Amino acid sequence: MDALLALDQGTSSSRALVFDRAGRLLASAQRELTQHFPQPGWVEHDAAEIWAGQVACAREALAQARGRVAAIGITNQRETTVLWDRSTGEPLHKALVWQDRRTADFCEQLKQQGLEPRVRALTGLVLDPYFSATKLRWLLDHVDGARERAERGELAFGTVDSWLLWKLTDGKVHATDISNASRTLLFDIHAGEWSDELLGLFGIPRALLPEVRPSAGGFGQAVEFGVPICGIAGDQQAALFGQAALQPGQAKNTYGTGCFLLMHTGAQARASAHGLVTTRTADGGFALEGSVFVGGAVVQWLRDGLGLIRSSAEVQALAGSVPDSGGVMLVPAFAGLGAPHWRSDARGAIVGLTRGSGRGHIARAAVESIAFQSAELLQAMQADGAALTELRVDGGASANDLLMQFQADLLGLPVLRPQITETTALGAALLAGIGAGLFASADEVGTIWQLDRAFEPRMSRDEAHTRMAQWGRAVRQVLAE
Ligand SMILES: Nc1ncnc2c1ncn2[C@@H]1O[C@H](COP(=O)(O)OP(=O)(O)O)[C@@H](O)[C@H]1O
Ligand SMILES: O=P(O)(O)OC[C@H](O)CO
Repeated sequence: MDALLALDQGTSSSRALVFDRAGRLLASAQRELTQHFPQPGWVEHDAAEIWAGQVACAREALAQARGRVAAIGITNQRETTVLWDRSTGEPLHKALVWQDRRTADFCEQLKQQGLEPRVRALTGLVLDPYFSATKLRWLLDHVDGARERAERGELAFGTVDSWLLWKLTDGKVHATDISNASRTLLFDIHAGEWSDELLGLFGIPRALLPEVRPSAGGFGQAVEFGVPICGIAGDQQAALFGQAALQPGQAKNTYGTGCFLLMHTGAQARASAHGLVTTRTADGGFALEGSVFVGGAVVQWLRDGLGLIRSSAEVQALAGSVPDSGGVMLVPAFAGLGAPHWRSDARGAIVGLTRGSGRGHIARAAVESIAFQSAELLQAMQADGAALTELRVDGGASANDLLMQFQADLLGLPVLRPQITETTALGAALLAGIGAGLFASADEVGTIWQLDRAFEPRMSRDEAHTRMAQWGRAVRQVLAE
């Protein structure tokens, strides 16, 4: 059987999924990943735990599938920065997660020096701690001896895809793909190569860097499984691919830990004048992207921080226990605000509380905050001239019907949820299928996409504008702090 194994290493968990070539799910396994918060605004993962959890999932899913797997595709939380020793394969420090804000001051200094326009022109990104370059610099500056060892070629840098690839190939392959490279702030997205100018600007020795390859193609052999790795993409670009959003103007939003709205812009890079970034897609094209740092994670906070619910799925019933949020607005700027505001200093707030506000209102405000933030991204895309007619959705929180309906209401657009909401993993599996030569071209992906449910807008546009204006006021309060 020509099955495909996707390794989906996300922020909250690691997953392994086996699909057949028609995109049907045959087996899956999952492990939660420990989140480390050593200081306010700092977020770390243990790279050894990432590897151990991911390989355990792969073994479990392969045992369930009991079939022959033709190829492996890797997809991953992007930007998260791992530094390891090439001879021992040991990480030198915990991985600095994309949500980590410790390099905010350094980014600010670079902005003060007027460097942002040049960085933006080369990378399509903004100077924000979100991206890898300043995290890698922090590691080189704070781990004893790291910079000297890096210059001697003893260390390797990678985003999580490179780290997993290195481990899977027993240290034989140090590579990444173009979609992950384009999230580092070190990659010239137009030339399609690492930029010496940016390496100089951030003080990063070239000897640390992985080789950049196309997203579908050969990445070496996974030694333990005896299977070739034939696809790699950052999780949001993999989701865009798995949603078969391959034509200019097609867009998807993924509701995971964060929310990531990407619109394909074809073979042309388009720059945003409204706070979005430009990034490379898995099919070698370009996309406009808006990234929200806290999406589904606000529901995790209701669960773990407030103890309002016992599982994420329970939020729908609690939020649905009230007709609306009763004027309560929750701005989950727990890790600053990403697009379109880019304010790493912002912190969260709940506003509009009255004596009548209860658990239901707070839960509803939390769920609505996910849709409000996503709607701001879509507004930014529209302001940049995009004419969207529908939005494809996926990710853990897209299971929430109340959220999806509210999203359609705010946007005034149909929200289309596919039958497979594990679109990220599906995208990685399909890329591996293309890389392994099982599919002739990316066009075959379009035939696999199947609709589960379309959420049509029900709210009047007046009401939607009023709600967006209320949200805008709450955000301004947070930004004014
Ligand atoms: N029914 C739900 N309603 C809202 N949020 C949910 C629901 N189910 C899961 N989530 C949230 O979705 C996120 C998990 O989605 P997932 O796609 O697995 O994330 P990731 O890829 O970032 O690890 C968690 O933050 C969780 O709180
Ligand atoms: O792990 P996710 O699904 O929240 O995705 C993380 C993003 O890739 C960060 O840019």
